[in-house]
Amino acid sequence: MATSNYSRELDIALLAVQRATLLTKSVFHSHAKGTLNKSDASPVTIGDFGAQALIISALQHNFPEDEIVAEEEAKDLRENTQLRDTVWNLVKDTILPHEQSQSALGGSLPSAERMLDIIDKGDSKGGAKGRIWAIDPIDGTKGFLRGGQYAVCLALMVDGDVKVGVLGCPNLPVSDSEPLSENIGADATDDERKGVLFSAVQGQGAHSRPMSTGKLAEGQSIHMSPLSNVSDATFCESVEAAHSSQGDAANIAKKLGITKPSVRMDSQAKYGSIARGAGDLYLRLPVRADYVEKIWDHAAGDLIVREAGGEVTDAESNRLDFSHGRTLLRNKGVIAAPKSVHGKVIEVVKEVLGSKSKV
Ligand SMILES: Nc1ncnc2c1ncn2[C@@H]1O[C@H](COP(=O)(O)OS(=O)(=O)O)[C@@H](OP(=O)(O)O)[C@H]1O
Ligand SMILES: [Mg+2]
Ligand SMILES: [Mg+2]
Ligand SMILES: [Mg+2]
Repeated sequence: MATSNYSRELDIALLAVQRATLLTKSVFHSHAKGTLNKSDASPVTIGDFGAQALIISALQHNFPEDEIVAEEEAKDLRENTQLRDTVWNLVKDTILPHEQSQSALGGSLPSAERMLDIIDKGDSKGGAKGRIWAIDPIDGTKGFLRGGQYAVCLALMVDGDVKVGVLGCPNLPVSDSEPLSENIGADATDDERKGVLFSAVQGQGAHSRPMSTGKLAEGQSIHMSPLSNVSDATFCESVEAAHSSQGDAANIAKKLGITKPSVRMDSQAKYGSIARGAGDLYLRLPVRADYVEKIWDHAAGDLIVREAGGEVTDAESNRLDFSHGRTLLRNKGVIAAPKSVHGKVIEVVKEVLGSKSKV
């Protein structure tokens, strides 16, 4: 097969994420978010279901042979027709005003019943062979519900390697040069200076562009900040204490000489922020030994940060390995940092986590 530059995959992924964010933005502003609790007690909303339906429909239209690993399933909607119809009303009303873009995505979905089957097309087991898309229709659902940061995430893996990654962050500033405000993870808005699409293709760098409802805006190159002294770093971490050990992170920061307070925000908006140099480090330190990270929570962000000149590994300095099914079975924790300081950060992470295991 001829080598691909993935330009079509990138365009479709950008348009699909952009369309899905039209839906999530309308739910973000609505009081009725149709929240359910899943079996692991985490929330899912009508926004998550609707965004997943729109993205999968776009992928199936363009790449019918590809497999899809997506976070949500339609079971709850099959059992509750009222909820199904609420999601369907959202999905059928989400139409890109730019006709060419809308038709590039295969137009509208056919029916509520078909929408459920489309949502369930994201049930691939993943793996090390072939073309597999990973979708997180709303990453940071808790942030989405709280009025904080969230991201619509899509990545293409080929033989277990991430080739294309797109993150739609409706509540992050458009401008790459706007410094991270300390309260960026709370009271977020999607007013006119907000809404950014981050993207990367392997070997082609990382880009950002303003989100639009029309044609894709022009992209511009983004880069990690050229940090030479790790003590100057700003680091980003999760809002939920259960997702990353904030005590360990504080210890690591102290040992690195970092005095700036960490910036807490939900979702892969953390990867996007450091990739554009607004913030430097992303630490996600294992809290529960039994929690295995999901591939859709990291695939797009991992490529975007690496293509922006960063390094992303787990806490033991191994690259994130997306070839073991729906989870990152072989990795514990995530450490994303500019190349210049990643080694130093890992050294301190090992010291802090290692001293704990000896207690
Ligand atoms: N226990 C535990 N440990 C680690 N990670 C977990 C855990 N439970 C859930 N999740 C996943 O965290 C995803 C959101 O990550 P964030 O970094 O955005 O966390 S936070 O919302 O800021 O707390 C979140 O993604 P979404 O479900 O898409 O929101 C979950 O997949
Ligand atoms: Mg979830
Ligand atoms: Mg997620
Ligand atoms: Mg999600």
